[in-house]
Amino acid sequence: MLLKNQVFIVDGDLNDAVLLAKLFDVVPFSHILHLAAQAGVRYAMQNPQSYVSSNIAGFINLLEIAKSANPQPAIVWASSSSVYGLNDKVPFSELHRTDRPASLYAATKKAGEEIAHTYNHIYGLSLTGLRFFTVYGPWGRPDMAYFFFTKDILQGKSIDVYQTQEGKQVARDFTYIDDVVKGCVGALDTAEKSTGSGGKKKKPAQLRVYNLGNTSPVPVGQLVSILESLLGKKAKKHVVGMPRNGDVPFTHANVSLAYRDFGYKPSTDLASGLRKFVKWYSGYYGVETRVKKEIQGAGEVPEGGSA
Ligand SMILES: NC(=O)c1ccc[n+]([C@@H]2O[C@H](COP(=O)([O-])OP(=O)(O)OC[C@H]3O[C@@H](n4cnc5c(N)ncnc54)[C@H](O)[C@@H]3O)[C@@H](O)[C@H]2O)c1
Ligand SMILES: O=C(O)[C@H]1O[C@H](OP(=O)(O)OP(=O)(O)OC[C@H]2O[C@@H](n3ccc(=O)[nH]c3=O)[C@H](O)[C@@H]2O)[C@H](O)[C@@H](O)[C@@H]1O
Repeated sequence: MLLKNQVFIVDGDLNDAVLLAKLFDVVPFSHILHLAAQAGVRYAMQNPQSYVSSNIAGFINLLEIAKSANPQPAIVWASSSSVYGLNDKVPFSELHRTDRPASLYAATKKAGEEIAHTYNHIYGLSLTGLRFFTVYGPWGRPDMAYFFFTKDILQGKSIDVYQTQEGKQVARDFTYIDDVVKGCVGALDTAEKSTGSGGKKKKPAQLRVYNLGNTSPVPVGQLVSILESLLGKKAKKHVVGMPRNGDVPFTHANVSLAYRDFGYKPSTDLASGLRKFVKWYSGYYGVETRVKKEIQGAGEVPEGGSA
């Protein structure tokens, strides 16, 4: 039995239908926040099958179990800004085209949105897809640029900063983790109940898609300048043409739908968010940075403990 404030952790694969069924037997889930996926745009060229397995087969496995559950849970899940692909209208709105993915990762997330439509339509599952825009912060993903740029700058290694074939800077609507978490909670709080029971739809159910971005794109070159200042070290920067690797030249979110429906309002600019990241990074990896010196000077302790 779980006591108040306790968390029950089960480590397993989404494709393990037996394990998922056991979990649903034990817990009558009212809501599910589904974040598990094979993430990363560029790795999809190296290991395409892992995207199909986690983002398509694994998602269907979860939906299959959820649709037959009684009660059916409401599901909020992570889609991606990458579904906008070659869309060049800015800022990206949920009404814009998403049928031209630039990477297999994007194609699997777009497939997830279509699959969500099917389960909503046939079985009455309440489904909300959240299109996150380049999320960063403490405890982030080491394969993301802001993270490995930090490591490489500190180690004196060179970094590649992409520009478009036309020589324009590549930009991202970098979004701080705490803002995204608030968006996830808002989506969960406003998720309506599923309407089916035992695999049968009783009436139409809620189906939503929202952008969760920062609404303020920043060129990657500027991200590097901010990191240089926070780390107190110059980057060995090579500006190179963006390889044909699934990347898109820019992202920029319009978040008015998420604001209207659950008050989503990102409040962390890139410099403040990266400062928190560098503070965590310094503590976690035990490395010297300008931020660490500043906070030690002010009598604060770096977050994160040691690695
Ligand atoms: N970080 C971003 O910028 C970003 C942007 C857009 C969308 N997303 C999406 O947000 C979600 C979380 O991303 P993240 O950056 O925290 O990635 P992450 O890699 O840190 O977290 C994903 C987790 O899913 C787990 N996982 C993968 N396949 C699984 C499977 N078959 N069964 C069980 N677990 C599995 C991984 O082990 C990992 O712990 C993902 O769905 C990702 O596609 C992330
Ligand atoms: O928003 C999203 O949907 C996606 O955001 C990120 O993808 P991406 O924006 O490509 O994030 P990074 O890989 O961290 O790249 C950030 C920027 O740095 C650039 N970059 C990357 C690598 C590099 O060596 N040099 C470089 O300039 C990229 O072109 C991009 O503009 C996540 O990695 C994906 O999982 C997520 O789905």
